[in-house]
Formats: sequence, structure tokens, C-alpha cells
Amino acid sequence: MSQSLQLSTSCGRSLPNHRSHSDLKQFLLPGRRRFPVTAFPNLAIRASSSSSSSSDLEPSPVLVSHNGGAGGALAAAAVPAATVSDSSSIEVDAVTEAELKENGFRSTRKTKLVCTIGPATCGFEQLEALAVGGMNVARINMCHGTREWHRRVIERVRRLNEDKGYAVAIMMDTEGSEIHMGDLGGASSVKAEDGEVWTFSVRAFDSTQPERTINVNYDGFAEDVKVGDELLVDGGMVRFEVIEKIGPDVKCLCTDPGLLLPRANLTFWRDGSLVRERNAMLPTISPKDWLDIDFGIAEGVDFIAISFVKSAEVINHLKSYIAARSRDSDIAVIAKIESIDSLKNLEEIIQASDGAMVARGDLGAQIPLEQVPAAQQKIVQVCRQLNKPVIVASQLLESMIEYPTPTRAEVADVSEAVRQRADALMLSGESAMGQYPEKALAVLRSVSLRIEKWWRDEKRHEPMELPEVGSSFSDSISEEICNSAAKMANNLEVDALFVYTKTGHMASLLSRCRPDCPIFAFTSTTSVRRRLNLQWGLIPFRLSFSDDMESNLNKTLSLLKARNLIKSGDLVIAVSDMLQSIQVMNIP
Ligand SMILES: Nc1ncnc2c1ncn2[C@@H]1O[C@H](COP(=O)(O)OP(=O)(O)O)[C@@H](O)[C@H]1O
Ligand SMILES: C=C(OP(=O)(O)O)C(=O)O
Ligand SMILES: [K+]
Ligand SMILES: [Mg+2]
Repeated sequence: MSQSLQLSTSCGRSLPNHRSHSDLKQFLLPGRRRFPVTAFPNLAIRASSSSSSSSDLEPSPVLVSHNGGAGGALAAAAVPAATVSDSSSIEVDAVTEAELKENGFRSTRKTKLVCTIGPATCGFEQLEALAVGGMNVARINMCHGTREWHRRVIERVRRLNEDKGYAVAIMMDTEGSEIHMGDLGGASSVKAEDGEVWTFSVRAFDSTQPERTINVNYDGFAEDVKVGDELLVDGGMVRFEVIEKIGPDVKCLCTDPGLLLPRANLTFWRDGSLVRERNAMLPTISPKDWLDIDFGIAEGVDFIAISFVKSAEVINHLKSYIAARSRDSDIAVIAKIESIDSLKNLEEIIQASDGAMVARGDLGAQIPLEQVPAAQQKIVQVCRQLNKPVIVASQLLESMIEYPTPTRAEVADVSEAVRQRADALMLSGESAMGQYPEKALAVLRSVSLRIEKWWRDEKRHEPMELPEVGSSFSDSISEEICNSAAKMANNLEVDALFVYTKTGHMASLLSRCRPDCPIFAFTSTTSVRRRLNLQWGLIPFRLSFSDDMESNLNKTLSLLKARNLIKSGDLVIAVSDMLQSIQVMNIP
């Protein structure tokens, strides 16, 4: 039998006694651990009935979750999990299960990994290899491929989840209406050499594209550029100077040679500044994007990432559009921060969104490159403060598109994003069309684990202020409970935080505190479970639970025990959004 300690409040009432909080401090001393939770005079203590009868410990047939991330040695553990999930089962995938057992709770990876799916990774086996390697979210970029192609990818990921118990979420990323080049007539890339003259044209070409001619997607292009303007491909990977305009054709001289890739982004600069008057008039969500969004809603994707967001308005509009159309309206909207306007309106955009992406590819084409790191730091910080998940994206391991090992500089860049405690890291070309997608994912995984460990060992608990985000009193109580529970978890060095959450809100509040131990998030719906897979430190489990915390805990403990995921003597702190409470338990 174990004893539990419970501080309970219920919504709508004031906290019964603020004394409890300061009383807690007396035993929240760093360095102490594993003291038996016995007698704390000023706190409500009672014997919990989490002693398990033998029947509680009958092995559960199904245990399916994924926060993902096993090493090669664990790959073999990714055996199919049963797909049946009844009310007496808990779902976690075999990779997470194996990782928790092998590395221990504390060393479970906290930083989440997003992989862009492209020709290199769209097959079922390739997707499975990414899931085994720790992919938490699969991103499809509507800038490339057909809807039919993307539908097949979504279908395969869903099958993988169903057959093998993963909770890989799907993120659909819109094309957006910025200016970009066409398809290069099917070529995978073409080289532009110094001093060559190329034609950028708004004319549509049929099958044969004249040599050194690039199609541009935006009709006003020839009208808008001026002789003398600088034309930058992908933020400066290749550079041209406009030398002549002939109707729909713009003749340009290559001044910085390089590889042109299909549908590469184009910006033009005049007198050292980005020309963006026309871009400002283009809608953030183009007519084609709306069709893609309808497709995403119909397919039930988990996240829709909006490119080139300029203001909160478009996010609010999309959120109401989704709410009106999607059955359970739980598609989260992620704002991609990749333009000057999005930086100007950062707080309001993030506040309106369900998360953000630091889209460094285009951001670096819109602001001077040396300003990108500071912008990244700021975006990550604002997201954390406003309790929204944040993804750091683009060129993290760019050289791994071609080479099997990253550069030292790339490793340092990944480390910095992990050190900033971003929720997730994203692969783009490395996983979409690179030669080493699994190796690139393994690098993200090992660097994340190493930096997270360093952080814990060095006890660098950052001084980041976490302002109150709750808008109601009940929200404030949840927030205080999570802040306190996370602090207790660190001070007591507990093995895991448990959170029982219907919408995922309490789980995100705990994640926001970035505690040292993993957060087991129990939720009853598979869509919430997938969505939580983007957030730092959350290991989402699907479990049916009731409003009775006592029975929820008993059920969870027996299911986890039966799978050897927790053992007698482990210390756990549980919180819940049904009964606002903090419960500390020594597993019996
Ligand atoms: N669905 C797809 N089909 C074909 N190629 C793709 C697909 N998705 C991504 N790619 C390739 O991977 C590269 C990197 O992906 P990403 O960063 O998402 O796009 P972009 O480079 O357009 O910003 C793309 O330039 C493209 O070559
Ligand atoms: C992630 C980005 O967007 P996309 O790949 O769609 O251009 C980016 O620009 O960094
Ligand atoms: K995109
Ligand atoms: Mg972009």
C-alpha cells in the first residue's frame, strides 16, 4: 500500500487555503529524493487505495503510445501492437515502451521531431522506419506533389498508427501565395553559371521549356520588377540582376552562380531593401490553398501550417472556417513565421494560433541572415510564454541531403534549438528528398538527448518568466497546479508526471514548465493523443478514464505495472483537469 498526498480544489471555488502552498516549501528542498511520503502535518494525507489487488495486475493485452525515439538497438522492439482498444486498455507504441525501459524515464527524449515527407520517404516501409526512428509528426508540403500523392501518404501514416500503435500526427503545410519559380520542366535541378543570361517569364510553357528559361508563378512579376533590381533565389542561394524587360519576359544576369531547384522561392530587392508592396496585397491563403485546406479537413489532418502569415486576422478566419466544417474541429492551426510582417505582429499572431513554426528558409530571405538567430530566440520565447508549441525548421542538417554525416556547425545549430527548449525540430529536404533521411533523424534524436541530459545535469533551470496565460479563474487554478506540480517534480526528482486530460490543456501547461521528468499524458481520444505528440516532454497515451481520479490511478498503475513500465518504489506526481489536484505517489 502506498500513501498519497492530495491537494484538491474544484473549479469555481477559491483555493481552500493558501497556506498549503508555503507549507509545501518546507519539503521542496533540492537534492532530496525518495523520502517516503508519510506525514506532513499541514497537508491532507490519506492512505490511497492504489494498493493493487492481484487481479489489477493481470497483464493488459494492449499498450500502445508514442513519443518515439528509439535507437537502432530498439528498432527490433517495434513489433505490431494490437489494434483493439477497449476501455480496459492503454495505448502506447512499442518504440516508446522499449525506450522508456531501456533508457529510463529521465532520459526519454523530450524534444519532438517533425519530418517532411517527400519522394525519399513516402513508402510504407520508409514511413515506418521514420516512426521507429522517432518521427512524431509527418509534414506534407502542398507546395509539391498532387493531392492524390499526399492522400496516399496520409493513408499510409494512418495505417501505420493503426497497425503498430504509433500516434504520428499529420501536418499539412500550405503553399502560400508568395512568388516562386515553376517546375523546371521536370528536372530535379539546373545550374546557373556566373555571367549567364536567364529569362524569367510569366508565360506558361507546354512540355518544352526553352533553355535558360524559368517560369514564374505570379502574373504581376514582369510588371513589378525594374531594371537594376536584384533577384534572389531561395534567399540568395543564386543571385541575378534584372537587365531588360520584354513584355512578359524579364532578362536577368547571373551574378552569384548556384543550383536552381524546382519551385524555389523568389524575392526581389531594390536599393538594398526587399520589394514587398505587391506581396502585401497577395492573400495569405490563396484560392489553391483554400482547396488544399478543404482537402486537409476532409482527410482529418491534425495540424494545418499556414505559410507567410501576416496578421492574426487570417488565423482567426481559418480557425472559424475549420470549426464550421470539420466534424470535431480539432485541427490545430500553426502560424509559420517567415516574413517581416509576421515578425511585426508576432505576439498577436501566436496568441491567435495553436502553435508556430520558425520557418527559417523564407525568413532568411526576407530579413538579413544575421538577424535570423535573434528572431528564432524571440519566437521560441514568445511561444513558451503564451503556451503554444513551437517548431524550429529549415536547414538544420542541410548537408545531410547529400552526405551521411552533418557538419559541426549543423550540430551546433540543432543543439541551440534544443537548448532554447523549442518543442520540436523539423527536417525538410533532408527527409523529403535527401539520401539519408533516417540518419538525419538519428542525428536530431541523439543531439536532442545529449543536450537535454546536459541541461538536467547542469541544473540549468532557466530563469524564464512564465506569465499567467489563463483567462478564467479556473484556468488560473490549472496553471498554478501545473506550475507547482512541475516544480515539485524537479525538487523531489520524481520519475514521471501523470496528467489526465480531456482536451490536452493541462498537459500543455505541464509541458510549458519543461520539467526534468517525462510527462505521461493520458487522454481518451486518439486525435488529442496525436496532437500532444508535437509538445515538449509529453508522452501521450490513449486511455479511457472516468472523473474518479482514484480509480483512474489504480487502473493506470496496474496497466503500466503489468507492462513493466513502472515499478514498485517509483515516485509519480499526478494532476488532472477533471479534479484539480496534485497527488504524489510512491508506487506500491
Ligand atoms: N511532396 C513532394 N514531392 C516532391 N518533392 C518534394 C515534396 N515535398 C518536398 N519535396 C522536395 O523537398 C524539398 C524540401 O522540402 P521543403 O523544405 O518542404 O520545400 P521547399 O524547399 O519548397 O520549401 C523541396 O524543395 C522538394 O524538392
Ligand atoms: C519551412 C519553411 O517553409 P517552406 O518549406 O514551405 O518554404 C521555411 O520557409 O523555412
Ligand atoms: K509550404
Ligand atoms: Mg517557407
